[in-house]
Amino acid sequence: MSTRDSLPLQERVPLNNTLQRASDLLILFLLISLLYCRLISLHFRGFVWLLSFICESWFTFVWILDTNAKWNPVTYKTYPHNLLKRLDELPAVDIFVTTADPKLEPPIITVNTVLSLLAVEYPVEKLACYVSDDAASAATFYSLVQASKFAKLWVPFCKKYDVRVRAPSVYFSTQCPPSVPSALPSDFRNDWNHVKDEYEKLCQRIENACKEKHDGVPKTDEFADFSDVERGNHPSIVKIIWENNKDANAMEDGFPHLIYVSREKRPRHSHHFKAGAMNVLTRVSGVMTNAPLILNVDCDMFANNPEVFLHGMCLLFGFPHEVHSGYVQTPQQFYGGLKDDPFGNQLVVLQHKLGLGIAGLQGPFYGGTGCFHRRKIIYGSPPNLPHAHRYDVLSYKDSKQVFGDCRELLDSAAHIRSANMKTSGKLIDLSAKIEAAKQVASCTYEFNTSWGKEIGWLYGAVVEDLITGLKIQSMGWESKCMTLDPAPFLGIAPTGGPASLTQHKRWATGLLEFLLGPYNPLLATIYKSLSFRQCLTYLLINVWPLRSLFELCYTLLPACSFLTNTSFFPKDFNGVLRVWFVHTCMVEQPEDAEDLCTDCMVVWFHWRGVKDNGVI
Ligand SMILES: O=c1ccn([C@@H]2O[C@H](COP(=O)(O)OP(=O)(O)O[C@H]3O[C@H](CO)[C@@H](O)[C@H](O)[C@H]3O)[C@@H](O)[C@H]2O)c(=O)[nH]1
Ligand SMILES: [Mn+2]
Repeated sequence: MSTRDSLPLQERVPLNNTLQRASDLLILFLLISLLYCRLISLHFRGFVWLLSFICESWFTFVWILDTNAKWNPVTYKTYPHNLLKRLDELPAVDIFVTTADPKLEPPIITVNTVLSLLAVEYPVEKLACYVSDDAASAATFYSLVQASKFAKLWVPFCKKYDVRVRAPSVYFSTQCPPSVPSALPSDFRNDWNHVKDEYEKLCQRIENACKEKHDGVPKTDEFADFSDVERGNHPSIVKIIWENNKDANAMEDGFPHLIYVSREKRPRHSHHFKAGAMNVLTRVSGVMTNAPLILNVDCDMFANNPEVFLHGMCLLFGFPHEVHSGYVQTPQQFYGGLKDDPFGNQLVVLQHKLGLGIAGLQGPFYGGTGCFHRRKIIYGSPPNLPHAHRYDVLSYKDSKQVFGDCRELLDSAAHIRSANMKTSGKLIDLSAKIEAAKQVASCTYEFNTSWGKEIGWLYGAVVEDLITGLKIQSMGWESKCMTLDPAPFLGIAPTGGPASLTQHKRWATGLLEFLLGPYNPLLATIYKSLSFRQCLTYLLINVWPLRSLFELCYTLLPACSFLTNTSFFPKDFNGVLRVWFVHTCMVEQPEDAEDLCTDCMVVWFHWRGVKDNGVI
């Protein structure tokens, strides 16, 4: 999409944080003073003093990382109305939704996410929604089939009445129809009641299907693929639930393609969790629709702002050079959390304080959900094609080693790598692609290829999102943060203590794997194109699990001091000054430091006296 000679799509707005900077610097000065004071009296203090010194050094280090991350906060305004004049230029987007367990992630949640995405404001013929089901669950497939039937009512209803929240569960959570603005046609109330009834029937059917033994799932041919399927041992299942262009009226009134994918699983083959699922989705969509852009969301994150795609395009294409916007990440925001967020699940500091600051550097980390990617970056392209791209010069044989042995995928990848934003424009016959899709979804497809190492979502850490984002930024790409009101996507955060604890433990493990593994941000700065300040922001989150050690140790210090009858704080500020004066005046430390005068003024006189006596 060309941006030359066109109206602006975005505007960078730096936020004024002078006061914040002043207070951060003051705190930093105090921290360094404290460390200095500790250091110069280290040799005549005990173990507790040494521990305090180590902990405070750590806190100062983290404070520096933190201040660096928050130093240049910016937001971006987007102007989607300037895009509307160029609707036919908009690129196609493949949407990926991942789900892994119908018990933990009930299909009705996935269905709401999918419905909200099918109803977004974007040319429908340019969208395809792929749902990856790692549980190969008949109930999930059945729910999606039912949802596609309901979508025939839901999507036109949303567009006709300009519904703002397009996840039906949230929209219908109000008991009675919202007040009818006079501008709306008079049949709104009837339509509302009808659509709500149908949604309730949909919920009922899904609930029946999810009961033990899937009583509600019919035994027809459509579901035959799921009979006798073992969750961790089954062939690839790829099913087209809804093909947009099959219906003659589809273009005006229809909704995007909807495709179900359950990759092959075998007990002895590692499936690499979400990263593995994302790579299968990338390949399956590559052979089917091959859109130049990819949006991925977790199954519990619905599109809360119907214009989210248009805003996303503004940030992807609103810059003079593509290097400024490799991917566009939305902050993870959640609904229905606990009051006052006692477990910190809303990630407020990370999203709203650090997030804005990081947006002013090389750009936000990739957060695993609510992110628009350029497909060519997922295929390993650095910025500034065609000059520097290594895969462009690959022979057919070499590119087979990178992408695997599937002719359709190699052709589609070559099209993407040629930096072509346009899809062919021809109607695609999706059913003709099923065999190739199943082939690239098999569990042996990746053997001896670069998937998970050089291209696609990377393997090797639980936080596949962070290492994949780091790899992209290491190639020199910047990313952009999209904050909108209303929020672009809303998800479900764990509500209780144990669930939060499990999530935090997983993140902590992943962050340490990340720090200690080959994707270390320091290495990326030294050997690749990750900027130094961006590297510090990665380190800030990398060291998050280690912070608990120092914090725990520090909280134990008072008890330790009590038991050993020592003090781990300088007695008072005068004490600090005293040590400081004595040290700066290069007076020899007296045997018993406690004998020194404790009053600041006295220290002053003491210093004057020393000076007058010609010591300095
Ligand atoms: O084998 C798996 C495991 C997970 N998932 C999906 O991955 C997503 C995230 O998994 P979840 O268990 O919900 O992890 P969270 O900790 O909630 O996820 C956050 O942290 C992850 C790891 O950093 C990111 O990938 C996510 O996008 C981010 O929302 C969900 O849609 C799952 O269905 C799979 O598809 N296959
Ligand atoms: Mn989740």
